[in-house]
Amino acid sequence: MSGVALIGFGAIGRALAIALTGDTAISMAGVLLRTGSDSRDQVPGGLPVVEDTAGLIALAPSVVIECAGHAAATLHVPDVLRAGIDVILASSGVLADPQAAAEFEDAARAGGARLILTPGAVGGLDVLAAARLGGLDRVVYTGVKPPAAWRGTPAESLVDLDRLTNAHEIFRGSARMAAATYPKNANVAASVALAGLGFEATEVRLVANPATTTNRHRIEASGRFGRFAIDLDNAPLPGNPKSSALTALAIERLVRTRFAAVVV
Ligand SMILES: NC(=O)C1=CN([C@@H]2O[C@H](COP(=O)(O)OP(=O)(O)OC[C@H]3O[C@@H](n4cnc5c(N)ncnc54)[C@H](OP(=O)(O)O)[C@@H]3O)[C@@H](O)[C@H]2O)C=CC1
Ligand SMILES: O=C([O-])CC(=O)C(=O)O
Repeated sequence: MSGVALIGFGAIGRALAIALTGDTAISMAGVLLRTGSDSRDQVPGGLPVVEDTAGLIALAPSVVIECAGHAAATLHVPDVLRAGIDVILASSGVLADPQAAAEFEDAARAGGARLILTPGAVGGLDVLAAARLGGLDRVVYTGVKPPAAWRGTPAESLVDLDRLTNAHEIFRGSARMAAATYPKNANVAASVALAGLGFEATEVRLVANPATTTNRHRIEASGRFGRFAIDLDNAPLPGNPKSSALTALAIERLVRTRFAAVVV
């Protein structure tokens, strides 16, 4: 099997296709889109488009990249894993649902495949995961985005996003609740939880701030290892203010790493 297949062809999928096309070591196998998808016109001619999981598996990719959202991940990822194909999962927040998490893990074991989480829009998950082994006391994740990034989310019923003049906290709670309430904005919170203290104990703050044009992420952690804090100030992707360009780059790096002789 060779090649990379995508589930979804939105802001992240398009950035990945541009980055990976033309690389002689990596081939694009195709894209899964739902029937009647608005994204279909964006797919370059010659790249196969399929509409169901069986079609995706029939493309025989070496790895599938999910970049479509929680519903698409739930629908397609378990069967892809059961077919023995590794999956890079962008929508990590889907794992906040214990039933989904168990199904994804069972499917990976059954298929002898790996479910790989991208660091996505953040860094420092390696530090967090290592620190966890020695014992973590506290992990706090804060996500700050411009008002436009919170459109189409429950934040709209909390605050008038068009008239916001000051930073406004739109969520404070567990990573589990953040991932479920903001499925297109809080995948990072889920990844931080999975690397560190888990979905209940990981504290999350989400903020709409009209003074920022970037997507800002801060992870603070303390424990027996000591303490660390990491701040990222991410450019958003053209086409989706919710998603950071770094997310596509982090996935691209994972793909390149799979085919590289030396891994850093
Ligand atoms: N881990 C992380 O750090 C991050 C994770 N993410 C995750 O990545 C996902 C994708 O981000 P982004 O590319 O910016 O989002 P976009 O909204 O730009 O694109 C989503 C793509 O997925 C397709 N899609 C949506 N639902 C389905 C479905 N049920 N079946 C098949 N295809 C579907 C859309 O097609 P259509 O035209 O049919 O709607 C579109 O092509 C986000 O939803 C989020 O879950 C995002 C940023 C950071
Ligand atoms: O891309 C980002 O900045 C973060 C994001 O959308 C998410 O975590 O779902």
